[in-house]
Amino acid sequence: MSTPSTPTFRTIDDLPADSRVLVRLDLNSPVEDGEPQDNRRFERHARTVRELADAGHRVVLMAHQGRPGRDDFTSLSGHASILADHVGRDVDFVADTYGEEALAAIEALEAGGVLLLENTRMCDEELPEEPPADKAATEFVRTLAPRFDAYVNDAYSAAHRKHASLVGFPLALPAYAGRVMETEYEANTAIARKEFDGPVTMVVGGTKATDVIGVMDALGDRVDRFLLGGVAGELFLRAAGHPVGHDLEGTDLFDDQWEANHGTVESVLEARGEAIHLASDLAYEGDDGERAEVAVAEIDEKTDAYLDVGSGTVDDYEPLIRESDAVFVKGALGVFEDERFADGTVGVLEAIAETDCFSVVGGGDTSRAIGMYGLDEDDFSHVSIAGGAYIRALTGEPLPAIELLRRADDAGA
Ligand SMILES: Nc1ncnc2c1ncn2[C@@H]1O[C@H](COP(=O)(O)OP(=O)(O)O)[C@@H](O)[C@H]1O
Ligand SMILES: O=C(OP(=O)(O)O)[C@H](O)COP(=O)(O)O
Repeated sequence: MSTPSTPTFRTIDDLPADSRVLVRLDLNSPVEDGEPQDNRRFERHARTVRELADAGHRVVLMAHQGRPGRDDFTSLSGHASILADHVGRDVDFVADTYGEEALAAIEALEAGGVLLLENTRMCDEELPEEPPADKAATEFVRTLAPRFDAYVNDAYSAAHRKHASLVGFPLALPAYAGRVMETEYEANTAIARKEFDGPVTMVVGGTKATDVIGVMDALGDRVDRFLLGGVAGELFLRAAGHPVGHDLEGTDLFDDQWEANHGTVESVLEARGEAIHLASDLAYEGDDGERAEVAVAEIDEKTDAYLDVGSGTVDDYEPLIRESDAVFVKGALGVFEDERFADGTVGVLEAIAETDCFSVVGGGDTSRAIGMYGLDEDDFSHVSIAGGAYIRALTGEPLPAIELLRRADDAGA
């Protein structure tokens, strides 16, 4: 797997004393009943925040949650208290991104203080993806940047997005890498450089289906086989002619967007058909509220929402995992947060944990299944809090926010 050139980041060790720092974290989390759920992202980012506060800097945090229109698009007020528990310090929260209230709270912050701003995606200029110079010219960046001495990017897992908080600020302020950025970059770059003697397998699931299709294409022959499940798997089953695929709240993959996407899915299926393994059975909620399963070959009408791969599929996938030299996981095979639909995800993770193959589990949501179902993180070679960013790193695709950290460093900005 080819890799981008190794950046020599400036890190938080290089920050001038008593800096006012604007820090981008990735606290994007699963949301249940409107509340963010604790996960590895909080624990890992807490280290960066604690070090900055302990050093006496004034620490202002930016992060996003969900996507506009989806159920998980919420305020960050709940995130502040979870983060505070992990940091072991107060984390103040202000329900504003760069308006009067936010500016007053930033101004009032004392040395060693920590303040979390509101969800960056509530600011119109954060999205959509645009060139860094355009993002640097937004009111959002031009208003906040002069209030700080430095920008720290710790959000490796969002570094594939060209959003204002990720690519605008490094053009406006001296930019530094946080601890998560450093460690994830090093681990994922080393993984991308690894050569494997035996079969390389990638388990692909989750909900960010259009994201992973492009990556599957870009990985080319570096991955010998893909084991599919989740919403991504349903897209491929649909392309193979099976009437499956119900859209989640705020998504439109199987209706209007199907017109735009089906050509790509079909061409990936055609080009890599032999490498792509699709579910042979699926699970859904039966009339009695229990898990029920159906063979894919027997589905002749689109009636149910499928929430997991079936037990026959897990039986098909297990031996393929056991004979692999390396296994990469991106996305869950089912809605594992509900125990009834955890069998696919947990079955595959257990099979990986039992072998001594090289293994990486990625994704803010997916990596959460390890702790939830009593698996041991040490049974995997690397558990990344990044999903989309880590699989792009495997293809050698540069991550725009990281390229800017490096350029800022080269320029001595
Ligand atoms: N068939 C399915 N229907 C709905 N959601 C699913 C399905 N399969 C998996 N998921 C959901 O996918 C989520 C993980 O995928 P995603 O958000 O794409 O990945 P990550 O954040 O781990 O990179 C899980 O929270 C799981 O509930
Ligand atoms: O959770 C994230 O990505 P991931 O689900 O691929 O790990 C990042 O926060 C990016 O979020 P986005 O895919 O809504 O831009």
